[in-house]
Amino acid sequence: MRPVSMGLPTVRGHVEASDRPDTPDLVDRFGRVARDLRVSITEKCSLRCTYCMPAEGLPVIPQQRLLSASEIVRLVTIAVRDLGVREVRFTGGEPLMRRDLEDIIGGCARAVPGTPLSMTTNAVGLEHRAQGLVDAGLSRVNISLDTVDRDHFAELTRRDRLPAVLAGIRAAARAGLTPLKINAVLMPETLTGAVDLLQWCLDEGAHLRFIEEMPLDADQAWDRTTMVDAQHLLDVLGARFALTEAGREDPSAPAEEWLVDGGPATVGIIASVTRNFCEDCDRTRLTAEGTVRSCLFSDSEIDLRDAMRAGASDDDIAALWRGAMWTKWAGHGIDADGFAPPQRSMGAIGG
Ligand SMILES: Nc1nc2c(ncn2[C@@H]2O[C@H](COP(=O)(O)OP(=O)(O)OP(=O)(O)O)[C@@H](O)[C@H]2O)c(=O)[nH]1
Ligand SMILES: C[S@@+](CC[C@H](N)C(=O)[O-])C[C@H]1O[C@@H](n2cnc3c(N)ncnc32)[C@H](O)[C@@H]1O
Ligand code: SF4
Ligand code: SF4
Repeated sequence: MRPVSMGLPTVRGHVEASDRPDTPDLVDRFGRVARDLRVSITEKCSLRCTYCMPAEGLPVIPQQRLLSASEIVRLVTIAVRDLGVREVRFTGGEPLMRRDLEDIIGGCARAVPGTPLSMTTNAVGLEHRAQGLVDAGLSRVNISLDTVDRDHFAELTRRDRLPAVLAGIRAAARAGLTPLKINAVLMPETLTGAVDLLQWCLDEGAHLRFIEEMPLDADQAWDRTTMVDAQHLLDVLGARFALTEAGREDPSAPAEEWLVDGGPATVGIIASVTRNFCEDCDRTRLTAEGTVRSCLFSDSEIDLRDAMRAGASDDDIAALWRGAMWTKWAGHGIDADGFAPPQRSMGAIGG
């Protein structure tokens, strides 16, 4: 098993900062512009999905090393006002584990009015917070759900919390957090329940996307040779539903859509490994400790938290962020010779 490191990864290689064009936006060397900010706000989680977390959870980040609500609001403000970011996603770990989530959302909604604020969540506890989060300014949620079979759910997440998740999904729909997207990670075990899960989502009016598993699990059990790919899923779903290719919502959207039984409902497939979308990537990330991470797979991070705490101005922070994104890699390189998974697992990066 790979040791779980929460420390700051090292910088690999050298990139000339002087080659960067003089633009306020978050451009990189491959002509991409990051407009979609994903902010991890905690490493804690109520579940222990086998494809993400170790059974014992991630090492706890001491409170003083986590970004505070006001620091998050400040960084989101800089991203939107000065760096061209157009939408903000809160993630983790599990964002609902933060008691001040409503303050974070509310603060951002006031600071950057009109910017869509969404959350990726496992929905445990959402039943009681969905309306409050909408009132604070949350626009949308994506919810992780790999199976609607309770025993299988308990096995996959190492927690018997399926009823809480389903209650959370329904509360989100009632609170108007739509379109409601459901994320399911593809594994040999989830293929068995894929038809039932899709039928459940169709019945509930939720939009299901299946995701190819990436080598970002803390246990480092991911294996390219046994990974379930998009084509395998299409074969399984195709035996029960008529699927017609419908393309992507926009070029940088990770999911390719398929009409189910002629539509209008669709099912999405995020083929992060076999049909990756790195060429059109528009993402920039902040970890819960306030480092900029330009790519899920790049261990090179730039620390904004300590800069802020040392008195850096908004302009200084913006310059550090631009520099971090300029060094972004072309893509994840999973299929390249010598590929090594990053030091942080998905829950520690912010998926
Ligand atoms: N390769 C890659 N995969 C990502 C990235 N961000 C998210 N994913 C994968 O895509 C899945 C869905 O991510 P979500 O957080 O629901 O967000 P999204 O699908 O990008 O967002 P919307 O469709 O705009 O709601 C995650 O579970 C990850 O497996 C990324 O930057 N790179
Ligand atoms: C890390 S979680 C954080 C947010 C929240 N706890 C949740 O589960 O939605 C974000 C997303 O990452 C996905 N994810 C986690 N590990 C993954 C892996 N190894 N490969 C692909 N997606 C993964 C999850 O399915 C989820 O949709
Ligand atoms: S995928 Fe989300 S819910 Fe599952 S362990 Fe990772 S952070 Fe927690
Ligand atoms: S792997 Fe990196 S470059 Fe590819 S889509 Fe994800 S964040 Fe973007």
